[in-house]
Amino acid sequence: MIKQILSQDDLQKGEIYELFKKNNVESLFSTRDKKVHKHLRRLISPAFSVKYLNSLEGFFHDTLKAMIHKVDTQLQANNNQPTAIDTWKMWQSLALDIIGTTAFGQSFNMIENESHPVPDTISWEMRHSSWAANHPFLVKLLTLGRPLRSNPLITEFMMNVIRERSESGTRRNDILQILLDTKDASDPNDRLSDISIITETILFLIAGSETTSNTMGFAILELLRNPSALKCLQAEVDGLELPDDGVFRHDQVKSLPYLNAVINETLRLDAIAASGIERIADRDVVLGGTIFVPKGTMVIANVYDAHLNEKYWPNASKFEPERWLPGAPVPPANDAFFPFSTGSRDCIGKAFARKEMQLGIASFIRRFNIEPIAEEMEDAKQVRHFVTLTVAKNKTMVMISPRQQ
Ligand code: HEM
Repeated sequence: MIKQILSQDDLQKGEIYELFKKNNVESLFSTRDKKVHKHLRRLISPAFSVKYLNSLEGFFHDTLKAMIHKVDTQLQANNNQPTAIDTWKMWQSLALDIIGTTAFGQSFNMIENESHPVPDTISWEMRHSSWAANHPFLVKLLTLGRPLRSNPLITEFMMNVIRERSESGTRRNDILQILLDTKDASDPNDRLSDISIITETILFLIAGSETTSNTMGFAILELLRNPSALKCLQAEVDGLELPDDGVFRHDQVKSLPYLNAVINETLRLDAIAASGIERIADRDVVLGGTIFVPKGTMVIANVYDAHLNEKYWPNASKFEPERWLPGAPVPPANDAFFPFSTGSRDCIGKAFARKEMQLGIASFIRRFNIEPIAEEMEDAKQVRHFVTLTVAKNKTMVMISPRQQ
């Protein structure tokens, strides 16, 4: 039925997406208009093609190197003894810096400084959106129905990046460049305005940072809860030659069976869209051949139920990466697996996210030992849905020590 809602019938996005509408312009993520969406998706897709992503790999490496260096420095300051480090925050900083350098034209240096006005402000706005989702009438009252605008600080930051790039005449191979290149399109309808470009990049940060960092955070938690899985993953990455700079190349890790099994199993058990994907019946439909849904009815695609349903996933609540390995007794139920949604509105950044997770998890696990801290593991059982699925305390301290090179 989820496939029918999201793909075959391709129902319209629900009203909740209005909360992500900024600056009164339509964006790829927030638009509910199918025609507008199709047009934007065509313009923006080239930035997320596998080929273009390969050309961005240097940005992923530089950021990952900075993260590994930061952890190394913290360990050295403690004579390389096991050291408690907040891995939740570590992945957040990594993901923000990768989005910064690929989509905003420059790194936010979150890994180094732990703070930057742009992601800090957007994070504040996301909290506001989450609160607003639960208090729609109050929001209408407070804003008097006016459109939500992004903070002038973000607009100014981005305007400066755009201005500097066009004044210097330089091209930078990144996602922002693809958006800027639309300005030279022969068809005036294909030219994105500055405010559209700014709005898209903000939405990339919202859609692409916590989703990816939380998944990596949950993967570490699952590995700590399942030491035999951690051993299998370590054995797999230990079989690879680690480049001198301490970060794997994507070609080395992209097809590792156990690494991908760990990522898929985390995406299944700790699905970021666990609260469901909201749609509205834009016409009368019959779901599953029996349920009549009149036009205008809100419909939620329940990803959580599909991912934890025993009908499709034996031992559904158990973390078992082995179910994803070739030759598993019961093959994975790909028809009941929707971490990135499906259909016309599926995640445009899924290859980007997989690349980041493959490089990040493999390089980190190769380089460092991880051990659980009992109290933190207990705390991590409390999860909540705040735009994305997250651990309630928004932190996870893990004991980290160096592994042999
Ligand atoms: C593990 C990481 C990620 C997960 C689990 C994830 C999940 C999803 C899901 C479930 C949707 C559909 C949302 C809906 O219909 O309400 C979506 C859409 C989207 N995602 Fe992701 N995402 C991830 C990473 C990323 C990244 C890295 C980016 C960009 C850099 C990104 C950008 C987007 C955009 C722009 C959309 C809207 C696409 C459209 O409507 O055409 N996501 N994502």
